[in-house]
Amino acid sequence: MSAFVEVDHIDRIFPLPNGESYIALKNIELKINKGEFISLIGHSGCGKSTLLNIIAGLDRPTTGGVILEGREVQKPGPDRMVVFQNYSLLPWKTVRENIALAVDRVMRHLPKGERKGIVEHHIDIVGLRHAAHKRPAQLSGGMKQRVAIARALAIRPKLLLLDEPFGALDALTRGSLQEQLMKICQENEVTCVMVTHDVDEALLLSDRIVMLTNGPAAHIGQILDVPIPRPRQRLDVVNHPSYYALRNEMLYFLNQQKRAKRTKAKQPIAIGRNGLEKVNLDIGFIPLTDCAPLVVAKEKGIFARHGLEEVNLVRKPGWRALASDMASGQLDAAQMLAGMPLAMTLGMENQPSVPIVTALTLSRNGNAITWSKQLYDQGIRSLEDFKRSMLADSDKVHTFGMVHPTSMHNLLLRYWFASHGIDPDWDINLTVIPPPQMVSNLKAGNIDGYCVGEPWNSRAVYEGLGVVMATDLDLWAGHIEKVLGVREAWANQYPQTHLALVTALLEACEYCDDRRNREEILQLICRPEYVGSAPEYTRPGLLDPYNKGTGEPVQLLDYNQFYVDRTNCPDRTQMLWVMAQMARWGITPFPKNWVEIIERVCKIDVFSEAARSLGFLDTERDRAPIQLWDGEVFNPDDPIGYLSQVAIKRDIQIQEIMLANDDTPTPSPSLRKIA
Ligand SMILES: Nc1ncnc2c1ncn2[C@@H]1O[C@H](COP(=O)(O)OP(=O)(O)OP(=O)(O)O)[C@@H](O)[C@H]1O
Repeated sequence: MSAFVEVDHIDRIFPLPNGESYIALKNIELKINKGEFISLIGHSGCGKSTLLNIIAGLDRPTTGGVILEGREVQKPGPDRMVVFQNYSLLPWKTVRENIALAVDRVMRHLPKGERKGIVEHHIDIVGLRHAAHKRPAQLSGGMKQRVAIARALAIRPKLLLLDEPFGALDALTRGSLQEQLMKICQENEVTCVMVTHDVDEALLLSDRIVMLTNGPAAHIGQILDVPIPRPRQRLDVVNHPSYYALRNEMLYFLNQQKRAKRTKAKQPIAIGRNGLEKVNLDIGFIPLTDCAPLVVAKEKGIFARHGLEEVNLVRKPGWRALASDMASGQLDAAQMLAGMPLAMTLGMENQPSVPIVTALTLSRNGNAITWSKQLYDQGIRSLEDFKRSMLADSDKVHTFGMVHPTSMHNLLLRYWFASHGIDPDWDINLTVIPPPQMVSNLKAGNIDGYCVGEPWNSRAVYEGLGVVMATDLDLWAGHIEKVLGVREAWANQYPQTHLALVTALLEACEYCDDRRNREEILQLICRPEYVGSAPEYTRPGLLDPYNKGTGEPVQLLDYNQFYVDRTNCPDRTQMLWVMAQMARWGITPFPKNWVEIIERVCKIDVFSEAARSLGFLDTERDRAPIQLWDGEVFNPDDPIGYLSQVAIKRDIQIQEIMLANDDTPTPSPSLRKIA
């Protein structure tokens, strides 16, 4: 069933007098059902009224659109009525005349008597019969707002839009009008969207509460369902078992946003060559096929074209070494594993917290799970086979390699085993091995298999040492894989350099996904200073059909994905999934203030600016529940609910995590807890 109202990926960018622009709203998507009451809540200036005005047709989005019953909203219309805080009544007309004016204008096709009946009916609905002959100056604030509501309802809009309708009223009048509005909406099945600052008002009236993050680039941070049955009485609402939990959740969200606001203070910045603060950068990478965008940006002169004249690509032997150089400031930036910016920010494995930000997803997919040829030859060709043999010989310990606790390899491998009832900590042994050493460890018999990026699966197949049991396309096509990471303090110190870096790499990502360039890219990454691999086993997946070693090679066009299908915008929903999985396995605590942490780590505004400067699409992927091949649903509005119900897991720490505002490493949350 299609939604009654669909807010479809809206951005609103305001041009500023100084020639710059202000991104007020970024990628707002929301579906509203018929008869639903939605509240929009968020701090002052976050963009609530802007969004309401766009739905009303009073303002136009810069990109995206609003669809009401299958038709795009392009201008104001009588099917959408707005009630403002300041009533907007004509001062020289009476209550009756103010309402009649709207009815006569919109319903002029109806006979006069019928129109009069509608006016009188709505005067009664809002209880103003005794004041029908009075002018606005003779009315109280509450009475004026009732006229505005009656006038809006009288023309029978499909959608009632309310912008802080009771903001100017005293508490008593406010309470009584809220109840009247609730009754009217219910009896007339009106669909409503209301902007409010009042958490109790939102809880009393709404079916869902949409909480917006602070601007710039405000977006939907979380949506709360209000499961309180209707018809509602104020007292029933307050006494409902979910009331205080929901109220706390809203206050908590607003407090997180208040803190986020404080961390956005600007620092004085010295501009150097090419309009950038810094032009010489050391960027860390790991020898993997998906380091291609960095190699391309360097070798094709893209970094230099964006003013970054001296970029040194520093090949690191493994992810631990790369993380350590990022923490110490030896590297300016790095290709990072998807979970690394979050884990370093939260402080993993009792390490101090080092806030890292990411403004670019460099790649999606590109991993596989490889099994040793011995296991395969023993007839173990699926996880079910593996489980059976494990149960039959409980003394045998199986060891599998992965590249780092924060990697998708670790998280997907764990998820894969756990989905078949195999505990990845108790039933098998998982060990960290740098990607280029996987094949030699498999050959030496130290491990039974591994999950890694390319070309290290294809090499095992090529050398007859292993077979691919599953690629990540079999598990979760389109997952985030590598991201660009820089220290938050670095991004604050060198904002123009950061932007240039993101822009250059985004351009390189697009180059990498043009398949005409893939042969050239293959030659580049195979060079000894980069991946240092043989083209024969680096080709599959990147250029040639992919060979699992178990049958005919297959063409996997989206295996190494660098640009297409909205690859590059930091993906907050998937980041949240990663954060939940890391907490599930005890790698990091789960922050109660997850919206704040994700917001701080994912720099959507920098990405947007980079994408727009290249004329590229700058939209984030949809904020929707995540479902892997096993069908289990991860709801981004309730990660804690997910963690409480998931079966195989470690002790999960859920705690509020306060990050420092400067670059001083702070003790990891677990250390702070002990102290
Ligand atoms: N025409 C405009 N030109 C430039 N900036 C604008 C314009 N209109 C709104 N803004 C900016 O967009 C942001 C969102 O404004 P909006 O009025 O939607 O916020 P709000 O959440 O409704 O605030 P409040 O709760 O205080 O009413 C603000 O930072 C505002 O300054």
